[in-house]
Amino acid sequence: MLISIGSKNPAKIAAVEQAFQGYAFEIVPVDTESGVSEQPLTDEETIRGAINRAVSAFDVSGADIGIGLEGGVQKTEHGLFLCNWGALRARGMEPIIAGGARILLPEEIAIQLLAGEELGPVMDKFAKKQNVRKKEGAVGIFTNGKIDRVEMFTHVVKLLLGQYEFKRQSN
Ligand SMILES: O=P(O)(O)OP(=O)(O)OP(=O)(O)OC[C@H]1O[C@@H](n2cnc3c(O)ncnc32)[C@H](O)[C@@H]1O
Ligand SMILES: [Mg+2]
Repeated sequence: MLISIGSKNPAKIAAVEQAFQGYAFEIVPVDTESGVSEQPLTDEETIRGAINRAVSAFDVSGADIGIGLEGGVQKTEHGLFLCNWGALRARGMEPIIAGGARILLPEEIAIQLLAGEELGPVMDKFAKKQNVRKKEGAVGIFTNGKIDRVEMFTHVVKLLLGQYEFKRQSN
């Protein structure tokens, strides 16, 4: 099975590799436009980014499945939450969508994002690390390493793959 992912981010690629364990598959990471802002600021925008990536990856690669994974934030009355969304595009079905873990971002992070900063660089500065977004992610930093970005997105890809299998069985 050929699986394309609309990103070259190693954390996202690793999540697809983990979720598809048990399948005979090959992964094709492709650079795709998310079609949304670099820093999505709502669930809706983040979902749109995931769908656009899945569809573009599917279209440009001729793969059996296209996967899109997108991180963003969502304002709530409790504060600004990190949100994560995924989409799966396969022949003959509408894109499948699934949401990932959410955690409240510290106020000092939220203020910078709402001022137009991107979470990637903000996290590197906060954690005094390089490329947090390609490793443990904000979720890893703010959960003291209990869950990192790979594990979080692996859960999302499993939700997508499970829905895909269910739909295939139902047809
Ligand atoms: O290469 P791509 O696939 O674009 O991966 P990315 O790390 O840029 O991640 P997203 O585009 O999905 O996320 C949108 C923005 O939010 C940032 N972001 C999202 N989740 C993050 C996390 O857990 N840690 C650090 N930055 C994160 C990311 O750096 C982007 O600036
Ligand atoms: Mg990005």
